[in-house]
Amino acid sequence: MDYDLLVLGGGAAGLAAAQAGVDAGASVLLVSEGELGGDCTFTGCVPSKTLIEAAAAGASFAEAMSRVRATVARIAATEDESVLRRRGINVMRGRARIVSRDTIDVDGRRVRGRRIVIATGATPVVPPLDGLAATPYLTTETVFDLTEPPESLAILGGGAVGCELAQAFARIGVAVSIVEAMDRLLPGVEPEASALLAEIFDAEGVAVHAAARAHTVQARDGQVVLHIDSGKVVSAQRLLVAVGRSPCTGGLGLDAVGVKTDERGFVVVDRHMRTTADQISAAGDVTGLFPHTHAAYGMGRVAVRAALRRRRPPSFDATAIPQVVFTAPEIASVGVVESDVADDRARVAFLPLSEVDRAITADRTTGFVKLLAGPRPLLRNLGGGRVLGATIMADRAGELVHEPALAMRTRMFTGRLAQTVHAYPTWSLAIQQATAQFFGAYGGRTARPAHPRDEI
Ligand SMILES: Cc1cc2nc3c(=O)[nH]c(=O)nc-3n(C[C@H](O)[C@H](O)[C@H](O)COP(=O)(O)OP(=O)(O)OC[C@H]3O[C@@H](n4cnc5c(N)ncnc54)[C@H](O)[C@@H]3O)c2cc1C
Ligand SMILES: NC(=O)c1ccc[n+]([C@@H]2O[C@H](COP(=O)([O-])OP(=O)(O)OC[C@H]3O[C@@H](n4cnc5c(N)ncnc54)[C@H](O)[C@@H]3O)[C@@H](O)[C@H]2O)c1
Repeated sequence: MDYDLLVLGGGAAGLAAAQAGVDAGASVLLVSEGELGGDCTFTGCVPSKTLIEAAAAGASFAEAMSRVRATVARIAATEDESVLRRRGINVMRGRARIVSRDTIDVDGRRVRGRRIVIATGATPVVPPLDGLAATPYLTTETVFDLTEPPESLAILGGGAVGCELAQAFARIGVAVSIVEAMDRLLPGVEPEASALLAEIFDAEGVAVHAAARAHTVQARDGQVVLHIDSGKVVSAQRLLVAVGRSPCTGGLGLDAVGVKTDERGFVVVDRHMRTTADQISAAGDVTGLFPHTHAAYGMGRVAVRAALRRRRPPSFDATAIPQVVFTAPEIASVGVVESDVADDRARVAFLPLSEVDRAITADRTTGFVKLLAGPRPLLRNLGGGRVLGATIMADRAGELVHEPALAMRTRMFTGRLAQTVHAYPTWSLAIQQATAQFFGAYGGRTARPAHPRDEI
């Protein structure tokens, strides 16, 4: 054998897997076709968050894009080939194909390894729109390469990419419209957050077309024209397609070695990140499990530790992993949303930021804290039980969400959060104020029964 571990893909999942292998004393080869750092560093989190911060600070398009390039380069330098080699990770650049359960082919070179981790990520979905193949369009793989700001930008898809980039581009002076097939922006988050975000977008001049499924697109007179089911037409100088991601499994040779994929093409794994083929695991976006960088890191580590350890292998559990949409205000969530609560004894505490002193002092009162808690039979359900989920919409929601995430991770009762004295006047005090609602009226508000799925 050439190596103990072969890792295919140098994004967040692959980097974490390779490091976990070295930490466990294994000899590791990381094979990557794209740049080390993957989507997050080059076309995802890093450029998008830099653009968002620059736009919020009032930068021009040119300044914002120059900051994007500098930041990507700075972060890429922390995980380049020389850094990885110093950490004991061998790196081979090229496109990998799995030949058998212990052999891969990298552009004609054969390499053998005892275990393989597939971490090849995902790319933007190309939707089946009539005329799209003949129309120039941007995706997240090209939008950060723009050298001139478009006068106007139509964004297909009002998910995380669509909403974050819509606001950032609008703030640097681009006329933005979003076309979203579902009846609201960010269909996966609590509806209260979608509704507030739509109001904010309206005030900031972003045109939102919800319940609008585009079926045809045309390039006409220097404009891209989207035709929507309702008969409506949306046109703009440029089009950004942001309707989700599909897994990178083409040409990997999965069928031949017995690695199953699901109906959308994502690699099927068990909770130890093992695929249906012995000795082959998978991690990150290619599994479709929780398409975020921090989860990709977690999956990469679990995949390797479980593969190398026979007794009590670790599992990947996404229950208490938070996610954040970096709009202003941010929308952060962990656990379930109200419509997915299964227990009809669950209750909901809701606190608008207009009742949170720090938000009032900052004059940033658009937003809320929503906490879902299970029952607490020992207190005859008069107190709150364990935290089932939380959604926070606030300037710093991405920081606030970790308190409920920790509560979920440690199976803490809401009473602990309510009893923990929070400093005045912090944004986090909103968490304590909201949990107090599970124990009686607080500030005139009391937790109400949740509406489980069937009742909505
Ligand atoms: C615009 C945008 C913003 C985002 N913002 C956030 C955010 O704020 N926070 C967050 O948590 N997540 C964010 N995400 C999601 C995050 O970027 C991804 O979840 C994460 O990067 C996935 O990592 P990965 O390792 O699974 O895949 P990738 O990073 O895609 O890495 C896969 C690597 O495998 C390589 N590869 C593919 N096929 C082969 C092959 N056959 N042989 C060898 N190599 C191969 C690819 O070239 C690539 O380098 C964002 C995504 C986008 C698009
Ligand atoms: N802050 C973050 O963590 C962050 C930021 C950006 C992206 N991401 C990740 O990147 C991935 C891609 O994001 P995304 O926004 O492209 O996908 P998404 O799945 O989040 O949203 C896609 C949206 O497009 C809509 N849509 C699909 N087909 C359509 C059509 N034909 N017409 C109109 N609307 C249509 C969907 O209803 C959905 O709301 C996601 O997995 C996301 O988690 C994460």
